[in-house]
Amino acid sequence: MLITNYLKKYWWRYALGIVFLLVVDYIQIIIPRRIGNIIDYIETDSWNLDHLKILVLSIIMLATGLVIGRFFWRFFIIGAARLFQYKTINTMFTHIIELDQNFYDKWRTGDLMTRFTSDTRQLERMMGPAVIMMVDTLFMTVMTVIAMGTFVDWELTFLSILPLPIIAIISLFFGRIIHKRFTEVQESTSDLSNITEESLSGMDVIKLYANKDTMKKLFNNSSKDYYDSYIKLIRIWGLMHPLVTFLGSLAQLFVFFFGGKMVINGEITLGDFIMTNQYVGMLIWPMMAFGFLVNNIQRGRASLKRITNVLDQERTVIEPEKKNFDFKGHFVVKNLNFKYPTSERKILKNVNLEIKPGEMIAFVGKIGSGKSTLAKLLTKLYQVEDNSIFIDNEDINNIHGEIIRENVSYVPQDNFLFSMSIRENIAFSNIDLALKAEEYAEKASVDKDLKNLEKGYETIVGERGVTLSGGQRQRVTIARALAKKSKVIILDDCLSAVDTETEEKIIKNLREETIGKTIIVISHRLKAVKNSNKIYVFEDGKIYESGTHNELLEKDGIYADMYQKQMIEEKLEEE
Ligand SMILES: Nc1ncnc2c1ncn2[C@@H]1O[C@H](COP(=O)(O)OP(=O)(O)OP(=O)(O)O)[C@@H](O)[C@H]1O
Repeated sequence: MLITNYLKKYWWRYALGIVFLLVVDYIQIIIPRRIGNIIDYIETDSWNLDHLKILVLSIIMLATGLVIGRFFWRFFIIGAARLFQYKTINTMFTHIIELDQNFYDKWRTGDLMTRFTSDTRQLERMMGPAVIMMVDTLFMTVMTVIAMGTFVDWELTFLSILPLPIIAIISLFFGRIIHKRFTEVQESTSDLSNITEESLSGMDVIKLYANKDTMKKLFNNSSKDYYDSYIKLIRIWGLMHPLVTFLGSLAQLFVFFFGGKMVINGEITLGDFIMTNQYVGMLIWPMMAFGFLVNNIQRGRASLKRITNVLDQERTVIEPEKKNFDFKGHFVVKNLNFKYPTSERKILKNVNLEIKPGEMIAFVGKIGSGKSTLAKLLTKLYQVEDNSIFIDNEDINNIHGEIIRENVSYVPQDNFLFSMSIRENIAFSNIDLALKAEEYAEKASVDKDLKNLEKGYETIVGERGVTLSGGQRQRVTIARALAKKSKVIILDDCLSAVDTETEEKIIKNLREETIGKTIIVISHRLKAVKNSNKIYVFEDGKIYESGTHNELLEKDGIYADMYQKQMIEEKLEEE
């Protein structure tokens, strides 16, 4: 489908390229004949220099034609293949950027990267070099054999090309092994790049665990695998090339033996003999190309399957038509049950809650009790059953997810920043806000820290945000969420890297700065969220209890227990 659609639009590029390729092939066949003619002409007694000059000039013109023809077939065919690769990469990216969270939960980044790089390159080879090999194999072989037969002698042609099909068989046979070894090289390359990437990103962990030797060993194993797989590939190339050259020379020997005899017997001229020799040399490439062609198509088809697999992935969240929706942010959750599409385990069990516009709500509870899952469902990252979540009295399934996410800023636990300046990171939702970055940073209590950096807001955030401390990174992501100007802000345990006091201060500050906005805070520190309008306590996917801080303390349940423990821990730390 991918290829058919492309060919429907760009077939003319291939048609033009093939015309140039055929012209080049034809000229290649004419040149040996001209050389043969010159030799025969010199051998006659009546030759004159002017005529010789014209003959030589005609060869120069043919050679110029070759140069021009070669430029254009490359331009059209290789250009079309590269364009196909470029379009495929873009089609894949446009497709996956539309996919929902479930796709990213299932697919590994490394695997996707390979499909974007080496698989599309493989496809490019099938759409470019393979097309050329096909034309060459078909036309060059047929045209050269016909030329040899008609210009020289059919019997000599038949005898001289006898060893050549063996080259095709050999290159087909070796092609399979090369394909296998090449795949091994690719796999070991991706393993090596994986371990290099991981070691560099996790260098601080390696150093902190004083684990250099283990890492060195792992790295060495991987680079040794890479080296070994390459050597195996080189070995097979090393065997195949001399064999092909040997068979090519054998064919030329046949020409010397049978052709030489015919020259002595006066059946053909010396020019015919040289012509045949050159033609036989020209047949070696199409024979080799045949093996490469089969190989290339096999690899291309495998890659095409891997790419179509990505393009066949569909959204699991079914979206209605995107209509205007007056989003106020009144959430009602009714008897909500939820399982992730990738698992059979029930994560949320009969959850009921209500969040009114302008309120500050807290989700607290043990690790893995389902707090983040509920927050993600409120932003429609996964599909839920009908009649389980309502926003402003409308079933969430009837509201387009993009409208919800335009109005809700979700700050997740892992604070990913892009490798751009801090200013650009803060203004990520709208670059026009770049000049106001300081304002949002102040609201997120990170302005002072950023001003103290040598390049201030213009500091480029390094790989995975390493130029900033954990707490600074977390607050920059909050500033980024505030710049989005949404009606609801969800802070998903995104302040764990700052101390309790700072977390409390930031949340208090946020509340004052964002009056009228709904704030949902997920936190393990109860002191930081005790001023919430309502606190929901999660336990094993259920809401165990809810209420204000004081109400929950009175209930003397899980919350009261957790709070008392945290207070004791705090006191102990102070002492
Ligand atoms: N994408 C996913 N696919 C399958 N299971 C998942 C996925 N994400 C989370 N889970 C599982 O769902 C359960 C609830 O996870 P969730 O992140 O909602 O907990 P949490 O209360 O926010 O925990 P924490 O306080 O550690 O953030 C966990 O057991 C987790 O393993």
